[in-house]
Amino acid sequence: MGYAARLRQITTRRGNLCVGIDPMPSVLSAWGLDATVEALERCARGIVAELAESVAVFKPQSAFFEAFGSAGVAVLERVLEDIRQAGALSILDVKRGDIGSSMAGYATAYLGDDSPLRADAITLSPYLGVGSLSPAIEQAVLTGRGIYVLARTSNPDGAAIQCARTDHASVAQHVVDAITEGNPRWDHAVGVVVGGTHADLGCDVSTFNGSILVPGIGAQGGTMEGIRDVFGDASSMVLPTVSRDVIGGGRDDLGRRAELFLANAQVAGL
Ligand SMILES: O=C(O)c1cc(=O)[nH]c(=O)n1[C@@H]1O[C@H](COP(=O)(O)O)[C@@H](O)[C@H]1O
Repeated sequence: MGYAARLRQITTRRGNLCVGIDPMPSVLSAWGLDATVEALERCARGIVAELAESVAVFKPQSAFFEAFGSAGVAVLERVLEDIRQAGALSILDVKRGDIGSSMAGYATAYLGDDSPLRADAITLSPYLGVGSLSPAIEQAVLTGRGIYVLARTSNPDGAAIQCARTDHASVAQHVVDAITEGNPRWDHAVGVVVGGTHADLGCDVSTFNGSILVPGIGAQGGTMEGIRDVFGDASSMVLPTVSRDVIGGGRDDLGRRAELFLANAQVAGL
């Protein structure tokens, strides 16, 4: 089964929410933990254990695991395995981008059936050209996995590049259009990342034909209702993702916070 169908199946069953696993020092501290690799493991695997049956998608942020070197990456491998065991989907947030031959290496690392770091989807950056992402896209389609390509990121700094205009459209629009055009060949396995923090997206996603990962909810100021207002008809393609506002209150408050965001997403019609 392809990524688009797998995503639809699990979100239909568990609700439309991705919980980000960003075990940064402030989050570890809220969990009463020090910034050690043992604490990283308790927090990251604790998030999955606590939400294993209620959350459809988890998005581990690779940076916070890499910060501990090989021991942290080994924790990430175990977190990805926990997510598989929970029957949920994983989006590994690595935001990679490189020339084709190196991208093929990343594709093997994150999207290969036998790789210890395999995830159900990964995030990629298109600034070496959308075409440079082909090895990863092909590997994803082949193995029933997915890709999310940055189009309009949630942070204010993104606008200078992503909203810059080329011949007739913004850079973000070029990314959205290139993927819209390719998706029928790619089993609709390629999504885009569009932040939920903007009143004006700077690109039109109304005819986009894949999943739209929307970060920036909660800690960065975005809301579920705001997504519906800004994304309009494309809201049905949105997968909202929240990290700090779900995981940043310690283990005891995890379930309540996740439920709240799940309910808000439902009320907003996402
Ligand atoms: O690709 C992402 O997930 C992403 C794209 C983007 O435009 N903005 C953004 O915040 N993210 C990631 O989403 C997470 C947001 O975390 P919170 O702000 O705590 O919900 C972080 O891991 C970011 O790296």
